[in-house]
Amino acid sequence: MPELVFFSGTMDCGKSTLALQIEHNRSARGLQGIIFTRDDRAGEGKLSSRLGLVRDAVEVADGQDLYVYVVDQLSQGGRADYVIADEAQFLVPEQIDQLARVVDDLGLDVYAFGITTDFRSKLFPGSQRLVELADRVEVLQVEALCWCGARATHNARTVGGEMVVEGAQVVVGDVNHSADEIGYEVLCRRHHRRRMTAASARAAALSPDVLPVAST
Ligand SMILES: Nc1ncnc2c1ncn2[C@@H]1O[C@H](COP(=O)(O)OP(=O)(O)O)[C@@H](O)[C@H]1O
Ligand SMILES: Cc1cn([C@H]2C[C@H](O)[C@@H](COP(=O)(O)O)O2)c(=O)[nH]c1=O
Repeated sequence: MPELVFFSGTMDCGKSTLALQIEHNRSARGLQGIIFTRDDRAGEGKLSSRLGLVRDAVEVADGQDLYVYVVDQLSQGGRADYVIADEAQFLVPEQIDQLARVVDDLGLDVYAFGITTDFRSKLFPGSQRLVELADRVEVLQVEALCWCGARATHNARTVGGEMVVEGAQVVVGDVNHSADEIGYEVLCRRHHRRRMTAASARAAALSPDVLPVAST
C-alpha cells in the first residue's frame, strides 16, 4: 500500500540526508521521483544536507497545487514512481492534503521531511497537517543533542547566542552561524523552557553572581 510518511525531528538531525539517501536508493534501482522543496538554505530548487550532498529539486511556489503538478508530469509522458518533499514545514496545509491525494489517487509513496515545531515550540501549520494525515510519523534515529548532552527535542532561535521568542515564524537559517546573526540551536525541553542556550549557560557558569541552583 502506498503511504504518506512524515519523517520529523529537530533541525540538524539528518532529515535532508535521509531524503537524499531514499532518493539515491530508489534511483539506483531505476525508479524516478519528484523532489519538492521550499526555502532550502542552499538556495532555490535545492535539496541539501549538511554532509555536503546537494541535488536539484522542484521549488514549491506559493499556492502551487502539488497534486496537479504530479498529474501534469504524468500526463506529459513523464515518470513519477514516488514523491519526496523536504522542508515540508514550509508547505501550507492545503499542499499537505494534495500530497495525501497523490498517495490515495495516484498510488505513489510520498516521503515528507520537516521540523514539527518552530522556535516558540508551536506546530508549523504544514507539520500539523502532516501529523493529522500521515500513515506513519517517523522520528529520526540519530539524535541531535542539547549542549547539556540530553536529546534535543526543541528548536531555539538565537540572536548573538541568546534565545529569542519574538519574530516571524519563518526565518530561513542555520545552526552554524556567526555570533551576531539570527541563528538556531537545538535544545532539550528543560533548557528551551529556561531559554538557556550554550552561550547563556557558559556566561552563567562564568558569572560570580549566579547561584548553582536555578529552577523556573
Ligand atoms: N562533519 C560532519 N561529519 C559527520 N556528520 C555530520 C557532519 N556535519 C553534519 N553531520 C551530520 O549531519 C546531520 C545533519 O544533517 P541534515 O540532513 O543537514 O539535517 P536536517 O535536514 O535534519 O537539518 C547532523 O546531525 C550530523 O549527524
Ligand atoms: C525553528 C525554526 C526554523 N526555521 C527554519 C530554519 C531552517 O531554514 C529550516 C529548518 O531546516 P533544517 O534543514 O531542518 O535545519 O527552518 C524557521 O523558519 N522557523 C523556525 O521557527
